[in-house]
Amino acid sequence: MAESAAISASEAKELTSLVNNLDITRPSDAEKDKNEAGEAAAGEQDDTASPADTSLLRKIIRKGLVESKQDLEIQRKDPSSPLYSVKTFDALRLKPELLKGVYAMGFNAPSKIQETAVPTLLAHPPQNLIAQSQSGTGKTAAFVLAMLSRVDTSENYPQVLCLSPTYELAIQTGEVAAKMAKFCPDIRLQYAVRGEEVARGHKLDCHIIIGTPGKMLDWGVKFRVFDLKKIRVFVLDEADVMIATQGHQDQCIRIHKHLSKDCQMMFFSATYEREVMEFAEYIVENPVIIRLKREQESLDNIKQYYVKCRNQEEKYQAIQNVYGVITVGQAIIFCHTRKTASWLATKMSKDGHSVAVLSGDLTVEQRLAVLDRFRDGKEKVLITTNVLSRGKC
Ligand SMILES: Nc1ncnc2c1ncn2[C@@H]1O[C@H](COP(=O)(O)OP(=O)(O)OP(=O)(O)O)[C@@H](O)[C@H]1O
Repeated sequence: MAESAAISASEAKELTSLVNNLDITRPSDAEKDKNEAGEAAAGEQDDTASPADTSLLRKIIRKGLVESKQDLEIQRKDPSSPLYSVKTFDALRLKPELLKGVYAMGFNAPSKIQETAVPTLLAHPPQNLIAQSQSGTGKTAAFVLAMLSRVDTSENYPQVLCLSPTYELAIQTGEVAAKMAKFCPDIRLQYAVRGEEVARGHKLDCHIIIGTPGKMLDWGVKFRVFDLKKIRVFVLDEADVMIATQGHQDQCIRIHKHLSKDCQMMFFSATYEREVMEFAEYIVENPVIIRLKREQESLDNIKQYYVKCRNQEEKYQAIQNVYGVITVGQAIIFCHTRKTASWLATKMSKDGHSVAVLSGDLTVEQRLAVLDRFRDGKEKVLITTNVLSRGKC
């Protein structure tokens, strides 16, 4: 590991692998089960983040694109309908201001999923799409580009609606849209999330609404501050997280019922379970389905070490040995419980390391602040429980 002041955008992908480097003890399954049972019996707190929190934290950590060597799997009902693919953003014939926004974000060429997803989303007549690929492969950028290019700024009413499972995820999407639309000042965006209020009887004059299902249902169906029948593009993002959040799926379906038949449907998910596909097929008629298989997340230039330890003290000794032998710029250390995380943080701080702890007892805002500080290099060691991962580490 090279010495570095901070984890840069291009190094973001290495974060996951760094974890493997310093995840020093990987006991056999039997030993692991025994340890876990022991810790649970001792009443320790096991951190499990909600799917929405996990998704948000992954977005924050992963500032760069996950490059994929996997082939796309494409399915469509009508094989005679044309399927487009592009290798450059120029080939999309975007409005010049929008293209300028894309390049200003540092996007030189479409990602693997964008090569097919974006031209499909921009096709005439509009084509419905279901796209599944892991976090960081460029889905958000793809649909935001499509949302922005479908807006007709000569009409002053909402034309594009994007549903996200939580406030934080909606804001993340809105921020991407605002950046990409930097040179399109006529496009107006409105959030439909907690804290945003519109007076009854008022009619929205923005072009794009990004929000959570409950608020969107209130605005579109209960208060009718915009006309769902005039929506031309409907985006359902993070469908797998949506399903996992109580009540959201029903709310999405209720909103969807009020849309016009010719509204273009865009459905995105990081995973591809049966429930997600059933939901997708209910919402999206006659879609093109694009899937990108999961990329192996370890890099060829990362070495992985395995140290067998009998107890916590030996694990600590192993960490000290790693620090003694190689120059560690920044490291993430995963612990099974909050108690171990806090114990380790105290020990390492006493040894002179600048340490931050990320665990489930922090609010989402606090966790984002911890991650931001770590990314800025203010702390060199991040000790975390499994709030960054759906599995145990
Ligand atoms: N064509 C591109 N070239 C370079 N960077 C890109 C490109 N498309 C997206 N990115 C960047 O890659 C990162 C991941 O992209 P994006 O958020 O669109 O992926 P995603 O699949 O929606 O993942 P997530 O669900 O975690 O948001 C972002 O930082 C984004 O700015």
